[in-house]
Amino acid sequence: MADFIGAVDQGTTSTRFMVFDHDGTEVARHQLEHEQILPRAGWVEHNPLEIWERTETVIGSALTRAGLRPSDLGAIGITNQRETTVAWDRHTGRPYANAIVWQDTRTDAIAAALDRDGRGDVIRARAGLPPATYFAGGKVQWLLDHVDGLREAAEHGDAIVGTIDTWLVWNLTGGPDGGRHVTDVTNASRTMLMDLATLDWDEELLGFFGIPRAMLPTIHPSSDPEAYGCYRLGRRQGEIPVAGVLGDQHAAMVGQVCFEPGQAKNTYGTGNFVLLNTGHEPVRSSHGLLTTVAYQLGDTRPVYALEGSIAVTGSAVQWLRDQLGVISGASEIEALAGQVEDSGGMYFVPAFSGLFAPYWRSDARGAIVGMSRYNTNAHLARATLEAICYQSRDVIEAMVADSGVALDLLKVDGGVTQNTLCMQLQADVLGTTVVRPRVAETTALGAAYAAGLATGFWSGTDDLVANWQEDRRWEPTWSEQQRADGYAGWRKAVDRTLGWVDVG
Ligand SMILES: Nc1ncnc2c1ncn2[C@@H]1O[C@H](COP(=O)(O)OP(=O)(O)O)[C@@H](O)[C@H]1O
Ligand SMILES: O=P(O)(O)OC[C@H](O)CO
Repeated sequence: MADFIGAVDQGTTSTRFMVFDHDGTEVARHQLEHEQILPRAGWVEHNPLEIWERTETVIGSALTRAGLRPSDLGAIGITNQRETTVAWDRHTGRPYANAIVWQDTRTDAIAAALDRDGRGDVIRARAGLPPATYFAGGKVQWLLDHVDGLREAAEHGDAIVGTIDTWLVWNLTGGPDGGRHVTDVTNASRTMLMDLATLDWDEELLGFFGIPRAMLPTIHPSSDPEAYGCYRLGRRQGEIPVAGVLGDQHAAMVGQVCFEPGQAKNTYGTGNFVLLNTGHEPVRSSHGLLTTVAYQLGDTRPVYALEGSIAVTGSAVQWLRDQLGVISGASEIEALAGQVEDSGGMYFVPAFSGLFAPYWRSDARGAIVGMSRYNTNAHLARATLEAICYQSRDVIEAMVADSGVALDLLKVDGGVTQNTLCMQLQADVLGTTVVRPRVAETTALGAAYAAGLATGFWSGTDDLVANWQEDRRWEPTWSEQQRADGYAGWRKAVDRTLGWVDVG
């Protein structure tokens, strides 16, 4: 048996390939950023061909750097930024347009219309999602409505569509030459098109968006030795089974071994995503959370989760770097924010894509409030880190309200968790212990786990639980009064951002 499992983590900011051994220890990695295309206010696009080219490059270079051959890998898993949507020609592999990224708000009128005539409630009940620009269904409709010839091509069976997992697996497994057109249950649960009970596309939901079923991929478990085919590397290098596919937040949940109902994780990347395992039955939220498939490992029953999705957290740090020039690298924010004791009364609500959970307000836009002449860049840096933590508190409060269970420990992962000041602020803002695992790349690890479970590299989830090790923890230091006052100010700041733009 091969000694290692690989994982592609295709994120919003970058694409990485990582290789893990049986203990879940990283043995190789390579990562490349891709362009964020911002053609108009509210639009965010990626070039699908760039993403595919970067994926092949990072796989090849990670293996070369570590002196590994493709045959050293027993399988690979794919994990991806979710909801981001690509339509392409099945005969040529040519995308019809840039991918519409999950943060893009161009479909606000489509989403608003769904709530005017009752379709929104059907989507809530069946797909577990509130109508929003975030999800893939509206993006497919937008492409069908705006790209010349796409609807006809879809009806003739020439045009196909998918989220980034689908795009990558199709290319990895041969592209126009027999590539598999597939997705997994977790990615499909982010479309507004899948019934959470049947785990299949729902004809009525497809009808709401005018989407021909034939252009959609087939849906499979997240861990499956057959469904996803093999990465074909060329005659002399052979092929590697693609045996696991799951959305990045679901993969992080698997990587954090949140296999028991009541266990939760918070991933801090471009956005933040808190997922709470709710077991084998989907739980409906009455506090603005999503119901989603957490994972389905092989033929076992799916496990569901409640999710609090936050659109802008790490990308607010990027905004300080790229648009304002306040820092020249993301990691510099920690030293800058550390120059001051607090944010000097300043709050920054980075509602650049409206507000996601628990508010779901596409009419919100970003605001910095509470400023006086006293404030400096250091206060802004601190307010940015606090915004990450307060937004996480918003969704965790909703989770506690929905489940009735208090969270006494929060497992964290993702790029921002390298920022120790931010993690201390998170413990203070929540009044909860925050714990980071030894392998911070839990997203890639979770995809590797899904692939390795399918191929027998790991024999079951107990193997994975045994691999999880704590790296560092942060305990709350603020008084209850400080915590309450800080959060009250945040809620006031959020109010100021609502109703800023007219929608639909
Ligand atoms: N030291 C840091 N402090 C704060 N934010 C950081 C730090 N390092 C990286 N980030 C942010 O983390 C994000 C990248 O994290 P990552 O988990 O790779 O995200 P993604 O999977 O969304 O591409 C970027 O938005 C970046 O601004
Ligand atoms: O690319 P990430 O890690 O920020 O994750 C993006 C999410 O999957 C969007 O739903």
